[in-house]
Amino acid sequence: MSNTLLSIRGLTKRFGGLTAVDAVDLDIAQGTITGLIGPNGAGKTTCFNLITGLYTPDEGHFQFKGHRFFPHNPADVAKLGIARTFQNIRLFQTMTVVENVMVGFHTQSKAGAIAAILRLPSQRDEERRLRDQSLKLLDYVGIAQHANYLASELSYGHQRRLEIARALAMNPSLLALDEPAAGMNGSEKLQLKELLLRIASDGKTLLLIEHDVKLVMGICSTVTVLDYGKVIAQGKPAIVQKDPAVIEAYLGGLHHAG
Ligand SMILES: Nc1ncnc2c1ncn2[C@@H]1O[C@H](COP(=O)(O)OP(=O)(O)OP(=O)(O)O)[C@@H](O)[C@H]1O
Repeated sequence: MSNTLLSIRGLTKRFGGLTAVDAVDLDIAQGTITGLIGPNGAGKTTCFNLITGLYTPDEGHFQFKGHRFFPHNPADVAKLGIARTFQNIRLFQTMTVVENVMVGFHTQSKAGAIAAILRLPSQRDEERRLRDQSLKLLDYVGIAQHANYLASELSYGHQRRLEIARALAMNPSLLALDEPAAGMNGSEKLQLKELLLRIASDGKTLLLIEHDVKLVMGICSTVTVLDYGKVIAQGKPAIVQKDPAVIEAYLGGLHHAG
């Protein structure tokens, strides 16, 4: 595929005797939404943690934008252009909403940490610029009216949007979202669906782990299904959801742990 943004081959991670991710191949095309699904314990989050440098793969080859890379640590992966959100929301709860987004921008900030500590005039200009950009991003995800609230004061759905805004502040080429719809009600999910489609149509590439199969099938152009660490199906949603191995994995899901 010529427009492949991220290509992964043979990704493997073992925890003691358990192979949590087993020789997974994955291609993510530029500008698409790719879904990673599977029953509880299938290895989705481990895959995410490997791609984003939180875990070190036992085996695997990675290419991003046509160049080989190895995800050694989260900071390097973020600099490369892969940003993520977490299954359990990880915001700075005692900071304001806009400050949380500014933290995302700071990873890109020219002035850097030393200027921030010394509070140089250049830093104050930079802060103003980052605040303005952060407010624009909050507007983009639809929560600008809450900019000066503490992150902890936001509803669950809005906290998820804030996490997305903070990840977007890093100006990633690939945005990896770990269960963005978890805990959302029906109308929040509908709004999230619109937001994700807008982010993709604005040129970002998205990788999504999501338990809400309907949401995944509704917005993803390609879906990869994992079961016990292995890819059991891969392709367009309409085809994947009719795959007998996928149906069996989900029906048999009652027997999975968790
Ligand atoms: N740090 C770890 N140490 C040991 N085992 C782990 C670790 N992380 C995950 N596992 C195991 O690896 C397997 C895959 O887990 P993982 O969390 O990746 O699955 P998942 O598909 O994301 O599940 P869920 O949908 O429940 O979040 C599970 O059997 C899990 O218990």
